[in-house]
Amino acid sequence: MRDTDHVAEIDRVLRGQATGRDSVVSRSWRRCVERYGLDPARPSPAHIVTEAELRSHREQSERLIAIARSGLGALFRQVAGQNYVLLLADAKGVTVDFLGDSRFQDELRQAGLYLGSDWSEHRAGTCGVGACLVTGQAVTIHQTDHFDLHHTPLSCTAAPIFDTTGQLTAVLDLSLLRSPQPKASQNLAMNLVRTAARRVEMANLMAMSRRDWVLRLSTAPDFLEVDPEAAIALDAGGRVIGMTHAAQAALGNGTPLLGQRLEDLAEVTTDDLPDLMRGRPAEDRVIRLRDGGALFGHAIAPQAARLPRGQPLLPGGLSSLAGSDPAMGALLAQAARLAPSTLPLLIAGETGTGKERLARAIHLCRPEPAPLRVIDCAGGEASFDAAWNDEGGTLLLRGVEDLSAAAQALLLRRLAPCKLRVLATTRCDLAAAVARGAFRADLFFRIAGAALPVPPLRMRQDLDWLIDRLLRAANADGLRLSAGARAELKARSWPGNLRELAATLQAAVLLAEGTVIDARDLPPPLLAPATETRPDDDLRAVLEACGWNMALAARRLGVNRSTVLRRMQRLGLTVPN
Ligand SMILES: Nc1ncnc2c1ncn2[C@@H]1O[C@H](COP(=O)(O)OP(=O)(O)OP(=O)(O)O)[C@@H](O)[C@H]1O
Repeated sequence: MRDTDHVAEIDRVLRGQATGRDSVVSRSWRRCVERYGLDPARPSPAHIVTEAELRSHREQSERLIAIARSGLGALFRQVAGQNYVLLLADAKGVTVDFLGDSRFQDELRQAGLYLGSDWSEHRAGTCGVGACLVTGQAVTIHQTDHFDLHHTPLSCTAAPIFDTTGQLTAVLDLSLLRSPQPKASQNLAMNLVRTAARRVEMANLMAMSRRDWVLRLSTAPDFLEVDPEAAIALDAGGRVIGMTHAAQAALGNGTPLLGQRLEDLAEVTTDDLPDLMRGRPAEDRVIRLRDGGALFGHAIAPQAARLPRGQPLLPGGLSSLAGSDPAMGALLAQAARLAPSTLPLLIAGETGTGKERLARAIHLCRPEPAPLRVIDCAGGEASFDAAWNDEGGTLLLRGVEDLSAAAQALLLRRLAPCKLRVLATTRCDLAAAVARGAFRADLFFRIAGAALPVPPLRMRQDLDWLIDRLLRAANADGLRLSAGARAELKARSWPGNLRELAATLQAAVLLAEGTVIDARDLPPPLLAPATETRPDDDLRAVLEACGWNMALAARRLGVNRSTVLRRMQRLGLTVPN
């Protein structure tokens, strides 16, 4: 196309004639003339800012440049040998980072494909960076799409980069000095810059959110962990405090995402995030959205780099193992301090108290992802693969008290030169088993660097919290518990602990006919409560320990509330004022 033809076409477009140009181009041409007063008949060369100005632009974008660098490098390698130039422009359109073939340095500098060139639309006319900044969308401005005749040899494909609050903060541009005629030749470049911009946003969100939960999202499970499509950062109350641009489209439903609560966007709360961590297969981590859609989720826990000694911030999955129960709070704070070490830990507690959950949460506190090997000792044997030793990671021994004498000896030999961090769970008093000679003392000391005793459910004061949490997990249809059903659940002694509570709620959800779970929908306790489990003289001590809360005391004693009341009357005990 001759120069006069180009100017004439712009003139025709401005007079409203269709010339076959993309609307994004014709709208930009109109802005150039009507808003910025540019004249297509008076081309001007690329504008390069002064050294001092460039320094100031680069200083302001320093963090972004550092974060974008590896993404830019990866993208540049993908297009190596094809003469592409890669530009990172700031929100004002000034090129603050650049990757190009140094053999063409002079030519690139002249064309403005260089550090310090100003590609804002009001300065350079229609161009990739400028149009992208104005529209907030990825664009290809190909050859004569450019407004200024100086730039018409170029082909520029640009994608926006948004910061974690949704502000357009930079543009990634892939340009060619010379390109094939069809604009479609740049479709691959378009995909590449879009992907690179998304990855830079993701890296930026991760860097900004080290102390927060991040929920990464994808429409398919396959690349969820390595290359998710979108992500949000959440504060402790479950509010969105940061996002990638794609998250706004995936979750926003037309309203701004920042400040919204996770549970208003999807059928999950922050309590459920540990279940969406790396430990479970990606295809099981489905998040149902309030708008009826579904996404696959990968939750990344806040990093536990520095735990303050006073008020511990529980890292990762540990934070979701208990509500406000003082004993669990102290246990989890201890677990948080021990988790980053390689000390072997013995987690003890009755069946179903959540020992394995705790072990898995401790494993997930590792600074780097590593394999978790689980040996179920229930059969008396420990099938230990020697290759695990080289790979490192965590070895979880479930129910270690069940190991036969031969298996204990074998395990001890295997663990001797072992790189694995050992976590063991036990349902019995393992120290007493050592004293009886039922468990080897040398193995005991190998696996019990520190002990973490998990309290039984009847001793916990966060039963309401657990009921709500387990009900949510069991309950896709949002059934509610009646006050009577809740009181009945709180009166039970739960010998099967969390496992029994979870199963009871699952059954109740299935048995309930309406939208409310009543006491009659609850299956009866699987084990009948013991009647006279403790001598009466324990009663005062138990009541005092429970702050004279009769329901709690009944649970701790494994009896009904009415039994406690009867015994109190018999002993003449009254609730102190
Ligand atoms: N904090 C929790 N929130 C929700 N569910 C939990 C929690 N802790 C445990 N559970 C559920 O309770 C059940 C028992 O948990 P887990 O297997 O960790 O217990 P355990 O003490 O290791 O049991 P056992 O000694 O009998 O093997 C599991 O179904 C688990 O999903």
